[in-house]
Amino acid sequence: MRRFILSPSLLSADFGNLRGELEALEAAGLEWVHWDVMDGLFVPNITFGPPVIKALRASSKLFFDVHLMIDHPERYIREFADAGADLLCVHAETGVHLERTISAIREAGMQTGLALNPATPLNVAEYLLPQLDMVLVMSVNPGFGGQKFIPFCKEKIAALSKMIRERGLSTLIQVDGGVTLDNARELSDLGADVLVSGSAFFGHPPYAGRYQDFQRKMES
Ligand SMILES: O=C(CO)[C@H](O)[C@H](O)COP(=O)(O)O
Ligand SMILES: [Co+2]
Repeated sequence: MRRFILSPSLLSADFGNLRGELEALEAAGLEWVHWDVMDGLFVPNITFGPPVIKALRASSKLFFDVHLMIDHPERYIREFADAGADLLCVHAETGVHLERTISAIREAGMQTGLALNPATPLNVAEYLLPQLDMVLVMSVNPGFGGQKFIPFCKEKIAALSKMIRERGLSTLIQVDGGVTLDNARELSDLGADVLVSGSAFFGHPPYAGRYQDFQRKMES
């Protein structure tokens, strides 16, 4: 079985009970949780920011995988580090000085991630790959949960996987958007290491059972 991490997206969780949701994920055996931070500018939606993440950090041992969908993310690196983010992922489309931003994330003590919108070519990530712990391949246009997987992203995952292997790197590939039980195994076979799932996870309690459903797909 390939290495497989499931990172449930809180975008589809109960915002009125985030502490309870984090506890339930941990009790169900999950190790990662995906925070979708949206600013109403880079994407049309608005969610939560560093104060909410900070308020919940002390009560959770989960790996906080933070997906920033905000303009000029370099302004907030220190705040997210202080809030307790373990990995900070910025969008390639939000900055012209990406190397500086990625270096600043590393210097702030967090793991580094670069997210690419579906139409953004892979070569944007090429020279940064040695500095990246993870590349996030968006498989929907960011902003909302519950959208359909965009089929051409499969080709992109396979090409990124080849690029990482050819360079002898261990950069993780995360796939985010429209991930379901039906496509999880195929995405893993194409090279995805971390699958984000919002609507296909939170809509189907109990979480331990849903996590097992994903794990079984990887074993079959
Ligand atoms: O980044 C995101 C949206 O911008 C979310 O992580 C993603 O859409 C997860 O939701 P779903 O699994 O329902 O597609
Ligand atoms: Co996301």
